[in-house]
Amino acid sequence: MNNFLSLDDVSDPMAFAREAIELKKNPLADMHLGRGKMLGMVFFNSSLRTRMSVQKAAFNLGIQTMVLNVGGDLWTLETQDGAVMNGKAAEHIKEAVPVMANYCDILAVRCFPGLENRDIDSEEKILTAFATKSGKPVVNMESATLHPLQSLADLITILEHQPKPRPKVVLSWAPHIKPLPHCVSNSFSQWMNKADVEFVITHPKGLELGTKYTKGAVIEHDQRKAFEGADFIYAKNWSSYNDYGKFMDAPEWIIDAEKMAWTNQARFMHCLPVRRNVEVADDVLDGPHSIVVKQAANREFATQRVLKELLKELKH
Ligand SMILES: NCCC[C@H](NC(=O)CCC(=O)O)C(=O)O
Ligand SMILES: NC(=O)OP(=O)(O)O
Repeated sequence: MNNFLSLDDVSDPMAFAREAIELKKNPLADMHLGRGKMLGMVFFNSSLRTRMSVQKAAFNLGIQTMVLNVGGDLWTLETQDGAVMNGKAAEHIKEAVPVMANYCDILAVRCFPGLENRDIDSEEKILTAFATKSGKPVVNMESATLHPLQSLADLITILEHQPKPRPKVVLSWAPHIKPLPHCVSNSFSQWMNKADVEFVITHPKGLELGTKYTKGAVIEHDQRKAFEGADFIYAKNWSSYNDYGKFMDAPEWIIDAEKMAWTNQARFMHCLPVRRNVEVADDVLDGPHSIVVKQAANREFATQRVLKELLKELKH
């Protein structure tokens, strides 16, 4: 594995997730592997879990980290080709990426979509610039279209809590107050389509995700029918994909205890951060079936599995 940009970089996702679970038994066993290695983490957007779990995973492997916030402690970066740089951005990624790569053995980047132009977002310009101009392994910490570190942690969490061998996993659209990216849902769909689960997506009509990611999943527009027999409910908001980036409101899609009662005592999952009583009611998040905090904890071991694999590729 040379990069971790998407599911495509992992040959056997189920085995990869099981190996991540194994790491929990002795998280510091591989501390010698990353000795003398530097991981540069570049954030174009806010983060709590990714920021902390990636640093913790690096620590477990003996890797040092440098955390850079674009536009904060790092210059604002220009990302457009051919831009006349007479605005806010002082530096172009064309220089910044190879300069950062000089100091690092692995780079990780968070770069959300603009949600204005689907073609531009799907080009993944920033992630691609890191992957092509750094000459170093690159980890996707949530890009314009995907969030594979999250999905690996989600798969780990499902494997740890599944009540039966082929559980029913339902991705449900949930309301929000603003248009959100498709990354988490795209990525979750890709990984679930490769996992040993029955995968169903439910959302209001008009909020279809890109078929590139959902192909293979059952789409059910009736939220109640989708929830029936579910072992896991995974809630996520996303903006329109067809009418790209448009905010769509459907407050009646909130997930509450009454809806969770339609399921097979399903565990409740969310990538976080979550808007309480907009996306999900307090009675679900505070109830006994919520595993959102355990899910977030698994981000550490998902990342540790990825970094361990990337370390193998580095020349010593
Ligand atoms: N990394 C996890 C999710 C990040 C992002 N959520 C957000 O931006 C929520 C922001 C808010 O609730 O104001 C998303 O949906 O892709
Ligand atoms: N779930 C997740 O990626 O959280 P952060 O955006 O806080 O990193």
